[in-house]
Amino acid sequence: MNPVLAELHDKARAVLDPVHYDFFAGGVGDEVVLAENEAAFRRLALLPRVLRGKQNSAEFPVLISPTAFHRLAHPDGELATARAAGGTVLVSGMASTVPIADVVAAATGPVWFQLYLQPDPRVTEALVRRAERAGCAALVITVDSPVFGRHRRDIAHGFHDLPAGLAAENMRDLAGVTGLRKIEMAACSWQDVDRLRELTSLPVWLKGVLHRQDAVLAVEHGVAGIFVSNHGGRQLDVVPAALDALPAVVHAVGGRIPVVLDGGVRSGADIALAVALGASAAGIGRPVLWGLAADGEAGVRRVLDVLRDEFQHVLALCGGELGPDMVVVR
Ligand SMILES: Cc1cc2nc3c(=O)[nH]c(=O)nc-3n(C[C@H](O)[C@H](O)[C@H](O)COP(=O)(O)O)c2cc1C
Ligand SMILES: O=C(O)C(=O)c1ccccc1
Repeated sequence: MNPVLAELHDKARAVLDPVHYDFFAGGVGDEVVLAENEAAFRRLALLPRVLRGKQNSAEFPVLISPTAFHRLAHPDGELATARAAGGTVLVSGMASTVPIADVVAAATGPVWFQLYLQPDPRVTEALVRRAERAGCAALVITVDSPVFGRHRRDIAHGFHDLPAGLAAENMRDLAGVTGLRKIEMAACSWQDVDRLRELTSLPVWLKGVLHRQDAVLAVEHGVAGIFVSNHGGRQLDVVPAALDALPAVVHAVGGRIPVVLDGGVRSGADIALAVALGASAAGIGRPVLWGLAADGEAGVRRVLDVLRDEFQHVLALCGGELGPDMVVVR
């Protein structure tokens, strides 16, 4: 691993309450998928193209995937993450410990709002209005969580909701919301996606698609883009590594909408592999949390700087291009 990212992870583990470290680090079940997400990148190699001349690319196809409860990592929480994001898209979570309006105000680049469709549709609508008013540029519905994953580390620690003093601030003062320390999830349908699309003029993305047929349905339902994601190995522990699910989804989508990949992305080379296999960008989850816990805004900035620098270096060594014909199994 890049020594800067390794150092930030180790520092995060050292400074965090072990209960909170395990909440961030852990996965579901035996954590097979958690490990596979990273291992999948190690099984692939890139065949670079040569003699392509000098390639200048400022491209950085990365976004920050939504993760819950940043104030568990650092007192500045999502404000620090937003300041560090720069021009990188920040997908801010519904389970944020800072209200979305404050996150957007702290950000200098685009902020998207991730939400779980709520059991009470009035709560969903109120959240959408909050995101719109705050100035979010897109909505991301997470669809891989009809029920919560069972995280053994959290169960072992008895960690089930936020400690006193922290709250899921986006839920504050919404009619129908009973508690601010837990997030509700619901089993939803394509009809709910259609309804949400009618409710807002913001682009609606889906996060947590793995089956190619669901990718086709997403296109048919007018979705703006999808995240191929297994929630960082936190939902179902028998799914493929996110990277391994990517090619079939990309093929089914056929370029009609963008496809983002998240899960296990830890280096510039990982970003390059995802892009070569057809992702329009790679989403970063835990490394951002490690940077945040280790050094707040500056730590998140370092994570993004390292990944940008590595990606651009890999791209230059690949002749400035990436495509599926450049990916082979080791
Ligand atoms: C601590 C933690 C909290 C998360 N919370 C959310 C969330 O609230 N909503 C969501 O859609 N995904 C959530 N995710 C999943 C991430 O968006 C992303 O899919 C995953 O972390 C990517 O994998 P990576 O951590 O290996 O980069 C969470 C992940 C972690 C590790
Ligand atoms: O832990 C998670 O993966 C997650 O998605 C989540 C969502 C809401 C509240 C806390 C965690």
